[in-house]
Amino acid sequence: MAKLSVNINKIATLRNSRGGNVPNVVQFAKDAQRFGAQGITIHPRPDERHIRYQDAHDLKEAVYTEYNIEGNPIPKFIDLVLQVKPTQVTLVPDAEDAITSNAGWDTIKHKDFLVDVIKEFKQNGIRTSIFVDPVLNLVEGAKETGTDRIELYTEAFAHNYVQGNNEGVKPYTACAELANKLGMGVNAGHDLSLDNIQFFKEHIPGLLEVSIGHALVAESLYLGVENVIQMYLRKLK
Ligand SMILES: CC(=O)[C@@H](O)[C@H](O)COP(=O)(O)O
Ligand SMILES: NCC(=O)COP(=O)(O)O
Repeated sequence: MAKLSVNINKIATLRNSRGGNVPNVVQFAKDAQRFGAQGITIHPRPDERHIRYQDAHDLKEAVYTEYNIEGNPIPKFIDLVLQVKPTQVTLVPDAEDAITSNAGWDTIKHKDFLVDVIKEFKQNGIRTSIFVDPVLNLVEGAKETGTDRIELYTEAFAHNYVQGNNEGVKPYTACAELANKLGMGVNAGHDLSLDNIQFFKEHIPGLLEVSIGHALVAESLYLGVENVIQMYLRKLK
């Protein structure tokens, strides 16, 4: 069974659109866990347009499942993660002005940087994961960084799947098999949804965790948050 970590960035986006504190992201995190979520993910960006750095602190007490903080390890982000000490940090090489994450790490080019950052997080007892495209030599490169896990960037899979091309999962299967062989855990995320999650899960050996936000929140508008979380859990069994 793969764990479901609910990404609550979109809840913060809604809150920020009006100022004030509605909806309350801390309360949402508590409720998502009560409804069955096995983790909470946030991805604070430097402009704090959705999750703010202060939210990361405020959520610490409320998240009693797995707390996953994603982001580009710029100094401000590294300091935040070291202060909050979540269960897991997921490193994502996103540009400051990126609308959303749009690429994984070049684990070969950025090896030395990643080795240093990962070492610091691990020394502080924080599990590490790095966001990678489904490319075998980048997974091999990830192993060289010392990371505990990789997060497979699933946008390409989701794009192919919605167009009826199920073959798009093949590189993900191969990368997961390689990561398993190399002793790294496998997470996945980006554009996963109620439509594609079961197929994805069934084709990824050893899938440990998925982080899902955008689709989950959109689906919840029609189906309700508790119901949607329960639907994901059934598909991830
Ligand atoms: C790392 C990743 O895949 C992202 O999907 C992410 O964490 C979501 O960020 P946004 O909510 O800013 O799109
Ligand atoms: N790591 C991926 C994530 O947290 C959520 O991505 P999305 O479901 O918002 O595309």
